Amino acid sequence: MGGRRLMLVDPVAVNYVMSRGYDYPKPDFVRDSLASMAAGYEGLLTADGEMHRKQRKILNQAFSAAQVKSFTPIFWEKAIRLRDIWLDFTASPASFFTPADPLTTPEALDTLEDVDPEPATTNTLSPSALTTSFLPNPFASFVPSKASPTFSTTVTSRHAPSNTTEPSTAPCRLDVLPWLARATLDVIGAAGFGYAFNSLEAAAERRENESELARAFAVIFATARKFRVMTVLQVWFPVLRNFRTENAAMRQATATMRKIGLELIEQRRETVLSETEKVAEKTTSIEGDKTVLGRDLLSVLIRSNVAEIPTQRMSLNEILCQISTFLAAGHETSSSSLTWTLFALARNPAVQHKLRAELRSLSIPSSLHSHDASPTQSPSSPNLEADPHSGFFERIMQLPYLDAVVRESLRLFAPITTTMRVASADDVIPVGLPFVDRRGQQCEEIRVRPGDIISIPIQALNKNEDTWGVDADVFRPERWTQGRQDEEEENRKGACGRRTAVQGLWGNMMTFGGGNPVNGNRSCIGYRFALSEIKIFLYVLVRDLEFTIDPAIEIEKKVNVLTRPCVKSEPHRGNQMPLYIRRVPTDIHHEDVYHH
Ligand code: HEM
Repeated sequence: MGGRRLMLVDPVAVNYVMSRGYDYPKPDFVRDSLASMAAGYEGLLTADGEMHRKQRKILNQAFSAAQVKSFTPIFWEKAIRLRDIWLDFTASPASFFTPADPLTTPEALDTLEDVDPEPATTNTLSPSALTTSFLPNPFASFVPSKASPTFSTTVTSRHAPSNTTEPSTAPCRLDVLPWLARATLDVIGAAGFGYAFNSLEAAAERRENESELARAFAVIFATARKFRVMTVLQVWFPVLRNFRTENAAMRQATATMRKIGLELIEQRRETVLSETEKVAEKTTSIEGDKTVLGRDLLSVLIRSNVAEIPTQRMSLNEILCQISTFLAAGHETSSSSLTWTLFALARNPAVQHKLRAELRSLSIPSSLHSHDASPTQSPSSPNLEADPHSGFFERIMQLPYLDAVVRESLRLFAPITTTMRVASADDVIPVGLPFVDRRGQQCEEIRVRPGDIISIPIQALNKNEDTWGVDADVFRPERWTQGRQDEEEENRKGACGRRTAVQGLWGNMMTFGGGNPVNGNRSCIGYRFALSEIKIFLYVLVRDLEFTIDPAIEIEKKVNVLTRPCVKSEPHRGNQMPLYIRRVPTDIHHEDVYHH
């Protein structure tokens, strides 16, 4: 229809485009779709040009390595809670295998299949309405996924298996996807904004009264994710974008998000402002005042609203947009990645065994051993210095095999499989290797015109055999440990002296995007946050639980912004990742095996 599309796989060309974020911005239709999830065009995901540059500079403070370290106790607390819920499930296999929940009977499933997730006529969605083929929804309160007919119906205790229940080693089938999504939603709420979604707790207690913000998000996500022919037509015919409709539920959800955002800002404003004043007075004070400026996301946002220098100031609207942007960008990406990692481990028992051995070789400090381990600091004022366990958390981050597993999983299961850019002017894109065009002519560059849409196939690049070798599509964490440095160096140059790997933000991959601070850095600002969260969750979950999968089940990737799993033979059940979990008894020998 007259549009031109370019899909780049040449690493030199990919690097060229991705490192010029402002010359090659996101196309309007991509921004529109992101804006519908992130409540507007003034958040970091959707802002462009100078507004983006300013925001990125301000927000970087909240994602520095030191700041992210201070969130580790929050990651730990949520991971422990999830582990305990799952351990409780494994302790009650009888209830697990009793199909007591009416929602999971075949009749109930049929009823559910008829439920339309479109919230057009309702202001609030019933939880079951959200558990449909579109939504593996953490917001959807606790309704067992249609794929988990064996959910326990017992109310679980807060602790690991009690002494009265003989711990079972029989595996239980569990859809891990919504559980992980809930855990990561709780994490980003607490770490980013000191907001308690309590979505894990609500699920564990089978309550439906989740937080107001979670319900509002459910509506927004349900609408944003729904596939509509109109959305596709709007990509090709921009004039149709003037006919966007917003239903009443969506309007109310957006208003709720705004209201809660304002409340969060109000609650924290006083502390932040008094901190700022104290620090300003410090220059004149004689006593060494220990006040330091909070660098957590909400504090950074609030301070920017009162900044006097325009290049450091964000409007109230920009701040409110960031809250929804970070909630949207920061939770399902991590949970998708954790879900796929558990899947990869379930499919590769030897890797899982080796990983568990490494994890168990690092003992948990006795002060953290309690099942009720709670964060050592308040989410609202994370402070690295105050955390007595930061050394332990740091050692988790450095575990080599855990690192290799995470890298390999983010390579093969990139949560964001493709990104898009649009050429804003005539340009010539260099390539690493000449190519032959459709007229049979050899080309050493690619000429683009304004408006040309460029796709960057992140996942395909991650499986490029030129870069990763003939086993590019095999899950093999060892590729990151054996002679990793040499391999990376080799990739950079390639056998014939050309660059075969992309220069992404992380690990010769575009999994977290790429960018250049001068020409536009659109890479993932939360990558340290995500890596740290993923590693802590894996450390806690894989130490004590074994994950397996029914070999007869074929899992497929379904992509709708993010990559989500589906069971091929059960498309009507929507997104799910049914795994079998089993408690792994402590095994001293296990640890020895790793050391040898
Ligand atoms: C495994 C987890 C994650 C993956 C794979 C991931 C991936 C990405 C990618 C590929 C981009 C660039 C998109 C593009 O250029 O089109 C991006 C941007 C972004 N990510 Fe992430 N992300 C993850 C986790 C997070 C987390 C935890 C947060 C926040 C706490 C976050 C916040 C953002 C934001 C705000 C942007 C926009 C940055 C900008 O345009 O300046 N992400 N992410």
